Amino acid sequence: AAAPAQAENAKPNIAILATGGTIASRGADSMALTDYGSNAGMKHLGIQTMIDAVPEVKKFANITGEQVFNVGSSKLAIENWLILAKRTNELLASKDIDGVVITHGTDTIEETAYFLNLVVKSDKPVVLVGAMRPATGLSADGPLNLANAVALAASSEAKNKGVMVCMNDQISSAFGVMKMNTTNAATFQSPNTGYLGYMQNFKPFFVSAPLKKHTYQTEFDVSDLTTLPRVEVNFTTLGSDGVLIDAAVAAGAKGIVNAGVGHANVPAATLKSLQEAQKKGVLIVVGSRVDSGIVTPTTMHSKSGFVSAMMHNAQKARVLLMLALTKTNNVMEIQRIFDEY
Ligand SMILES: NC(=O)C[C@H](N)C(=O)O
Repeated sequence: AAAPAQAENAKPNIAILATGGTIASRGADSMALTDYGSNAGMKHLGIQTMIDAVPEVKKFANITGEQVFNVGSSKLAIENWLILAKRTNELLASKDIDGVVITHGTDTIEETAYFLNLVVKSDKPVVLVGAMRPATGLSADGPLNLANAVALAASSEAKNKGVMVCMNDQISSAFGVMKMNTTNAATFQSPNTGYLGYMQNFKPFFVSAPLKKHTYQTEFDVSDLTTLPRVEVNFTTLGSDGVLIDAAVAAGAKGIVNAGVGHANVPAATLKSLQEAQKKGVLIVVGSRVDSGIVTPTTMHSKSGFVSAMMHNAQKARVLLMLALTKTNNVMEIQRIFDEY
């Protein structure tokens, strides 16, 4: 009996933290591909059921499963992030854990991945995974995605790559990844960076590695926090004004990310509201509603004391600004943070 026991021990130990999402969802029948989960009044699957449905994961690792939450990712809140980050850090600090897989709804997976990418204090693999079709749907993508995510987290090559999203045989960085299609299984793309790599036969084939600071390299620490500073996003359109910016300031926002048009351009009325907010001490980050490209500082940005979003889309700029505001209110310091992360 000694030999098999040793072989078991030789496998890495991977903890799966389950938070809900389509990967844990059921529909009324196999053809329910958009009406499922809590929207259809169906209860989510628990983590043990998900693991039992994919016994292949045990080929790559010794698995433990924990149900942290069980909701669609549109229902998650900042408090959920803090709980998830603390638990992930606790697990990774243990010599008995080699990596963490987090099952998550895809709607906000890019935000959670980027948040964890900035606050996890370890070089061990952290892989987020979801599904675009419910577990009951024809060609459900959850089981293969879960097996690939565990195989990736169990791989020594996945170390020191920052937090990753692994779905549809593609490995994405938390920094680059964006949901680009409402329903398609190939929804995750990284228009600015491309993929980190690909999964084939349950092995990672990396083609690049992140150069932006991540995980143990960052200056952010949420271990003692119970909330984050409020940051709102304003979406700019032709002829829009600053009414939602004024409302955000009135609601107590400490920061505003403005998703401008093109290279962060805004209507005159929006600019006025942003400048007024800035005078009241609200930190303004100017980004774009466009999915790819860089917003670099312009004369208007610097004159107004705005921070340029650089390569961050509006939702990721919000994550970074919330964390930046836990450290400083200084515009130059926050611009440095937007350059480095
Ligand atoms: N595909 C998904 O996971 C979508 C789901 N509504 C979510 O929890 O984000």
